[in-house]
Amino acid sequence: MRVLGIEGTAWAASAAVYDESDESVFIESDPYQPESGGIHPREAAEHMGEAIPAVIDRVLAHAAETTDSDAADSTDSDAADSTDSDAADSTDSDAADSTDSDAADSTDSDAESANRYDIDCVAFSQGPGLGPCLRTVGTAARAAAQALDVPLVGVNHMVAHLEIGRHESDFDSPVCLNASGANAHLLGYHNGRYRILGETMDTGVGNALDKFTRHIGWSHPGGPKVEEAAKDGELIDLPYVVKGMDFSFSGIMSAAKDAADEGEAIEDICFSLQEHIFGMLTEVAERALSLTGTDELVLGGGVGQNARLQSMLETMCEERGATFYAPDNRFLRDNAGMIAVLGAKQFAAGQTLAIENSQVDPNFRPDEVAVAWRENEASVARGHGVESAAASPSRQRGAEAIVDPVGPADAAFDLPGRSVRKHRLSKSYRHPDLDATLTRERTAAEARLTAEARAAGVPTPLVWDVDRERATIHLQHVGDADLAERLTTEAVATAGRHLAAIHDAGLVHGDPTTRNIRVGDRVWLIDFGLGFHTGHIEDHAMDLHVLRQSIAATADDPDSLLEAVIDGYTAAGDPAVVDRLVTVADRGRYQ
Ligand SMILES: C[C@@H](O)[C@H](NC(=O)OP(=O)(O)OC[C@H]1O[C@@H](n2cnc3c(N)ncnc32)[C@H](O)[C@@H]1O)C(=O)O
Ligand SMILES: [Fe+2]
Repeated sequence: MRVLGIEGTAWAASAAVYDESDESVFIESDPYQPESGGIHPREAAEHMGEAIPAVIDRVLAHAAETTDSDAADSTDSDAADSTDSDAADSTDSDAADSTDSDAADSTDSDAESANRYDIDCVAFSQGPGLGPCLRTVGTAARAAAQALDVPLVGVNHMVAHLEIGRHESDFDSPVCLNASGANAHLLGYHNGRYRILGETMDTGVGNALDKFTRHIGWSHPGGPKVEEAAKDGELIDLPYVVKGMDFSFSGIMSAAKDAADEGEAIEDICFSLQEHIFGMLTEVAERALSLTGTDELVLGGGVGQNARLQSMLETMCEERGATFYAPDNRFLRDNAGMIAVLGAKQFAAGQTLAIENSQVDPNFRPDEVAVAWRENEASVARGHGVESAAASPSRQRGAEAIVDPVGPADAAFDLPGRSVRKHRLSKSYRHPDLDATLTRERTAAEARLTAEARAAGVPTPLVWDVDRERATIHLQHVGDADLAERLTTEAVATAGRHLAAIHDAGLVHGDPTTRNIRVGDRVWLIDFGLGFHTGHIEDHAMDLHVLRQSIAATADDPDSLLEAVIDGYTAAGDPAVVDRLVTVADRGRYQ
């Protein structure tokens, strides 16, 4: 099977031919480079209108050259001819026109053109992306499909960023970290969909870097320039914000701009941006591996080309015995090869589009896609429960810490019931100074907030001892299992009620996933390391969002559980927090 792929969601006008028989992917791209500032949607769309027909012609010329001789017979009027002239045409002429006129031209032309290139379908980026760009590219794709007389396949750009890594790595069911321009999220396959395990609560990771470089007067795209400048930098202090598996870049970006305005060395800011932002992405990726029990991670998206990000992810995976795969750079940045490869899978699964249903969607979310090409496959959470702190008294390793049971002989004095010693691991993927600060702060926060939450009436473990130097806490052992393994409406409603109680007392948990809640004769909140004091409705809503998201990401039938969380919360808490939840949940969605 051969697929013509077309990409043009923002900056890359790109076409590709993927040949399934030899797995070859031939890509031609023509990037849009803004004269000043960031990407201007209208200018970018004009670029698409000019460049897309030309890159299509170039890959079709290649397709014609590599067609089997039988099929090539029908190719007297060689493809290269038409390529040259089309390319020339479209360059002179005006953007929008060239798309239309090419469409018209090629529709009239030879019906057997499909055989000439041996193309079976045309796959295009249907969204998300910039509306004007998507529309231009959609028109070009429809025209090409009609000219070649083959079906059209609509591809979600984000799912394509993920699938190219899975395809190349041959991983079974990995967690995917997508680090691209307009987005940043963790995805895992579960029951016919890609679920969003965590995501940015504000801007995409590439856009965040690009905004900073724009602020200091550097041309677009800024990401590669940050990487270059970072080579000579040293660590300065910037905000580091993760909330469960979600994260936020707005605080760190304004701090970086302020630092530049105050005359801080640019290379130090660039270095520190990388250390903080990529540290955050690596931390949440590790948390997602831990939560799902998966041992495969793939990287996708343009920021994925960054060597420091790749090395952090590689180190993190190595340390926990997981395998990491990053595709070649040509497949990480926006490119039509990934669109063609996923297009082939969708085509084989029967996912073609009638022209009248092929409109583009600038807000197309990855979890809206029916993943028909993986219908009978294992969910990402196949090793579920592997790492849980089960009832049996043995060493448990979580994303962040090792928890050891403490025998009576180890305890300084006789304690009522069982206890555990929790040791926060130092993370060698992180800059040592940043790592030391985070470890110290989290150990202190955990000890303090665990006690404060109990004072607010919520079951939490008693804290027997804290050793800040060694980042170790000696705690009461609580519960029989993690909530992740006993997801009942009753238990999650109680968890919702507990969150309401701590919020009422002026603190948030910061990471209330189903692995940080223990169940037994009661429902206990544990691991307050990311907690802090706050009276903001926004922060309270975020806590509730993290709990609901961790349920939604792993439960087979999450709806009633999600409702129960809200019921529990409403029974004890501020209804304004529940109202705010909608805004918080939508925050990370494509801006
Ligand atoms: C919706 C779609 O249009 C969008 N795609 C996109 O933004 O292009 P992509 O190729 O995935 O990523 C581009 C981003 O990747 C950053 N980037 C490229 N090379 C980089 C590097 N070496 N280090 C850091 N960032 C880098 C650029 O600065 C830019 O922000 C997306 O996937 O979100
Ligand atoms: Fe992208």
